[in-house]
Amino acid sequence: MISPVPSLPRSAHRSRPEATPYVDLTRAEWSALRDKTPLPLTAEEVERLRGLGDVIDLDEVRDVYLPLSRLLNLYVGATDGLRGALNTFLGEKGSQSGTPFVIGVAGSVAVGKSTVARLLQALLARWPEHPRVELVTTDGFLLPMKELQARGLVSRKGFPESYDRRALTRFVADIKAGKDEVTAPVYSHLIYDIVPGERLVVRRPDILIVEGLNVLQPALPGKDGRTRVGLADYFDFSVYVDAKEEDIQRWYLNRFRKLRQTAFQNPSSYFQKYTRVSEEEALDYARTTWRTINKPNLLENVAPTRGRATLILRKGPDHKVQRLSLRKL
Ligand SMILES: Nc1ncnc2c1ncn2[C@@H]1O[C@H](COP(=O)(O)OP(=O)(O)O)[C@@H](O)[C@H]1O
Ligand SMILES: CC(C)(COP(=O)(O)O)[C@@H](O)C(=O)NCCC(=O)O
Repeated sequence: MISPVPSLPRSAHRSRPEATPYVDLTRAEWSALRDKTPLPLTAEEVERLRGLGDVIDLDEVRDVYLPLSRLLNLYVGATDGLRGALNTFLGEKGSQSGTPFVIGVAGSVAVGKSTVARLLQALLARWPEHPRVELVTTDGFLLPMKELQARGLVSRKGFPESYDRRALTRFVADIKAGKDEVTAPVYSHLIYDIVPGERLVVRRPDILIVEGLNVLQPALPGKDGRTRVGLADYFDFSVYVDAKEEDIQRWYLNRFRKLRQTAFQNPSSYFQKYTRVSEEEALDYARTTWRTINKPNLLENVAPTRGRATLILRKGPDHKVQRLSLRKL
């Protein structure tokens, strides 16, 4: 006699949770991993980090960014191992040495990308395996103002089409290929434009951090419709800095308010005019810029790339990272 099929336990009938390539961690879960992090910060280093000029809470450094620097240090070691295996396989045929580890840092205007990138640069350079850490921001590849004007893109600054994306990708590809010296144009927030004749020089770093709004954008298809290699294809790791739009807008306005009392006072500043009107009028301009440029860019172009990052840092209203999602698949 055939025995009846036993009914499945109730839990097995429940639909499976949607598969996600990420493991989600609370701040407490993540910071507990710092016990596995060698190289605690010395008093001297704490002082040096303060000297970066950013308002960084040191608990934040210990709880969030120190474990991240350890994770990245592990990734760099593992990637070197893979490189060795590939070189053994290829032999004379195209083996490659001096390939830096490339980290992309993405997120909205004013979410704190530059602060995260500068912090990572300082923390990663402490490891004896990779002391030379270079940081480049993608603003150097914005089209010069004259060109933006000619193409009708002045009010699209920061949108993907406002960059020379080909030159940016070539720049990172050249560094990754181990070229001795690679140069990039330089953008100045002071003059709100590319600085004529100035170049940033990058010489064979161990790690390259590439920070910018659109670094996780997929490559544009070529004219023949074929897929091209894009910037993010050169990344070994990427971080997306995330926060609620209302918080980011507040940080943007606060930064504008602070700059109005400092950098905008410089007679060469593009924004000097906003020091001569009332704070409310100046903030009206900043609110309009947020509403018409930075917010639409965040929603249309930046946020959709979040799911391509290796790590998503989710900040609360006080800039403190509350949750993290790390790719495991
Ligand atoms: N961890 C932090 N703690 C406090 N303030 C921060 C932190 N990170 C960024 N900020 C502030 O938020 C604003 C935006 O940060 P910034 O790094 O300039 O952003 P982005 O490079 O994304 O435009 C700045 O005024 C900065 O001082
Ligand atoms: C220079 C930026 C486009 C950021 O560029 P990124 O470093 O991300 O390539 C941005 O800071 C900016 O100036 N946006 C234009 C609108 C505004 O003035 O806020």
